[in-house]
Amino acid sequence: MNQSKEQRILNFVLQNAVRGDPRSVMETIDKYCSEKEWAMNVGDVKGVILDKTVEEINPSIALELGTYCGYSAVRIARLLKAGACLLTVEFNPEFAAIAKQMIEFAGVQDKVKLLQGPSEVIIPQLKKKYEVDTLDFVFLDHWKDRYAPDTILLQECSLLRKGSVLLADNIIFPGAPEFIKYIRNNPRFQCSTYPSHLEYMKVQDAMEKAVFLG
Ligand SMILES: O=C(NCCCCc1cc2ccncc2s1)c1cc(-c2ccc(F)cc2)cc(O)c1O
Ligand SMILES: [Mg+2]
Repeated sequence: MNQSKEQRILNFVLQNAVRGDPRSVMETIDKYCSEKEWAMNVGDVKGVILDKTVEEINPSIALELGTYCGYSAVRIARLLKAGACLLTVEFNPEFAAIAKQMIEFAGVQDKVKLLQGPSEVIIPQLKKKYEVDTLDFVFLDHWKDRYAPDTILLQECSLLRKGSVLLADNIIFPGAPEFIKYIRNNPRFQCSTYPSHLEYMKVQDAMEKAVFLG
């Protein structure tokens, strides 16, 4: 059975990146996906916005919705302080298996907990099953029509506190119009937009940052 694109990305990393070196893993994925096969990693351009947001917050507990091959999990985890943790949620079992190997190869497995399942099932389990109190940072990069309902679900589950920061990928392309309508008109969030480009393409995209005001 021929390989998936995600398996080819992982193999390229295993053969070309430096084990235990997160930056080498990121650069190798970006090289493959810009030169050989496009893939929906947040990428090197929007990745800088993600880096700056994570460094500004310096989260103790972060949640990522949409792991894919683990590129942004590696990107976030490499910046986390000792004892901090990223919970990353992936719906697709094949992607989750690839991401697990990618995270381990990069050497950040001690900072990352990969949860396989749909966000609407996992989010209500975070407090009791995964011992989460509240989240310092949430990166939304999963189904674009789940951004708004899952932001509401996070609030219903009391997982946000005053100052929790959400960062949403792809609010221009593919777009997340319901999320933008919801979040920008909501007095409980302070929003800002970061114009950028779609990963590996000259297409306009943007990221939205939303600070929960409690
Ligand atoms: O769909 C995208 N990303 C979500 C994948 C859905 C995976 C899921 C994870 C999960 C976890 C928990 N519950 C439910 C779910 S569903 C996505 C797509 C493009 C794109 C851009 C141009 C194109 F021409 C075609 C696609 C670019 C991007 O940066 C993306 O993030
Ligand atoms: Mg994305």
